[in-house]
Amino acid sequence: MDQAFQVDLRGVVDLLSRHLYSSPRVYLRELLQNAVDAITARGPGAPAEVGVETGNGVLRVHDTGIGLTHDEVHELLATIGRSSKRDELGFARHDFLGQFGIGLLSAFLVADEIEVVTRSARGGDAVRWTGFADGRYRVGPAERDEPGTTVTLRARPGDGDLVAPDTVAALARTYGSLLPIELTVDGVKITGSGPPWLDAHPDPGRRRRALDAYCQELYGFEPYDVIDLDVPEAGLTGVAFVLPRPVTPSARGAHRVYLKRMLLSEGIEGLLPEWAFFVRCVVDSGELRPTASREALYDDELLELTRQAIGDRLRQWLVRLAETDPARLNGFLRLHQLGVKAMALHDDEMLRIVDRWLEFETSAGPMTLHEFRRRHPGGRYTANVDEFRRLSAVSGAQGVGLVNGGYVYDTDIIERLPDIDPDVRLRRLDATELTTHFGVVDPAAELALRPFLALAQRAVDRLGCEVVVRDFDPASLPALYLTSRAAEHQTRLREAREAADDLWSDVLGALDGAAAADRPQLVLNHRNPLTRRITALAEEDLVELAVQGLYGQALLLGHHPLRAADTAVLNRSFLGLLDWAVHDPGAP
Ligand SMILES: Nc1ncnc2c1ncn2[C@@H]1O[C@H](COP(=O)(O)OP(=O)(O)OP(=O)(O)O)[C@@H](O)[C@H]1O
Repeated sequence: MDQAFQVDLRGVVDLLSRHLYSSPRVYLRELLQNAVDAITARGPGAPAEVGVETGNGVLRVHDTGIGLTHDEVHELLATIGRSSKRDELGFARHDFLGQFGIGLLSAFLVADEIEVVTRSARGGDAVRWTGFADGRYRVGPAERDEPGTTVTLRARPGDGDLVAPDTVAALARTYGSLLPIELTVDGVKITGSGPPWLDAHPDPGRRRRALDAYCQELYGFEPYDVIDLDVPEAGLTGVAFVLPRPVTPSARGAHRVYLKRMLLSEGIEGLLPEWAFFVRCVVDSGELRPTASREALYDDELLELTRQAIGDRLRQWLVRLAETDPARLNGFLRLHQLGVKAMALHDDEMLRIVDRWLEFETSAGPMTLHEFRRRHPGGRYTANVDEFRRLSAVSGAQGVGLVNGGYVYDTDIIERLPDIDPDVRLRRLDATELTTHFGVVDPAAELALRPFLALAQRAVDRLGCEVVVRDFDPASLPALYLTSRAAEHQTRLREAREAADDLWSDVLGALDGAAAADRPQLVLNHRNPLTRRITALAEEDLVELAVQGLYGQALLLGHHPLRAADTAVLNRSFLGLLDWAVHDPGAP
């Protein structure tokens, strides 16, 4: 035979009242919600007033709602989990805020006793129901002329603050100021004309000023722009305020969500796509569902659809701005470029905006990728900032346009450009390919340079690089240190081999075949007067020191990492050259 669960009432009351909610302040929200639902249930045309009274540690909530009959009191108030707001199949009835049949228990967060005096609009006598936190209740007759309900709580000693007049007024304002009924606290009206974004205004300018003021009041900033939101499937309307300051894209955006005009929470996550971190939203929805604690949205298909629809709306706003108000768009991009770039990684529309509107650092000055591609169809990009700094002048001078892809997302964005423009030919720069653009020295001069080159090669041989002489701009640059990606790979291989045991070093050694061809290059600039004087020096010692000096300087200028051997050579050449500079001609 099947048996029914036994329920320990104290445990359930404790669980539902104390542990479901993160703060006892929600008790007022639950009471307001029941009052509003009772008014909804009474139907249109009936009085729609909720009055809250405070004083002496007692809180009263009066409503002009449908009230309860004697039988309903037993069935609804005294049965945990029973709600009049669900249909026969257990689905939440559409018009109501509540649905779970537990909200009233939250009154036990502040009181040990809840008293409900109610008279049903459908007839019958008034009834008094008193519930206790230990799970008992009592029902008896009461005096009440008008249909409706009054709930009375006497604050538990120590919890008086929660029902103090100022606290109650503030809570009522927080949760209930947009409600479509008349709500007063101690006679002072709390509700106004509903959501400010639905208010009528004589012209768009005045509407904008009113919404700016609303944003200022809610969030303390003046929005860069205000975007209207409307998702009919979710019965959602609202506004997105564009932040006037940059924020980190990873900062979780929390939004203010009202459900059927009652505040759900000021910190709702998951309402927007992750990339939309540059707005704060205030919305009201008639269809999205809360979790039982009413502190989050239920993550269902409707929420997913809403998220997408809001995302589309924000994207449209950006695209429109690009078409109609480029100056404003630029202002926006200056503030939020990181987020926009993050969006561009998986959104073609955003990629187009980045391509057309965001300026990148290039060898020909700041310009958009779109402009850069027009000017340098066969341009190159670097994947890190140092490489760009090191090579942009040289590369630009050779007519090879270079764009800096070294900042966050930039390389990924550049590599994704073919998705929106199949003709894109930007390739990653391999530094040594630059030498193919450098002029070679004329044959006679080259022949004359041979002895110098042999000496120079010997001076840096141990450092693993190869010396060449070329003729290139800018002439002010005496020497350039170039590593190809293959050379960087070889360097890492060599380091690994030095650190590995015999077996592995043999294996790695076999991979090291192409070493000579892939060595980094020290390119001396024959166009530079100093370099040219060095190539003509007669003293072998001095040539060695000078070439090592050029080597060190090229490393430093290019922000290349310095190995211990490099630092040693740099010191040696500096001191050696100093010695030459100050040596005493009279000394032996
Ligand atoms: N002020 C009121 N006027 C009329 N009926 C009320 C009132 N307050 C509560 N009730 C009745 O008591 C039932 C239980 O209320 P309770 O607040 O526990 O749950 P709920 O509002 O149905 O759902 P939720 O847990 O989601 O708030 C309600 O469904 C309603 O029928």
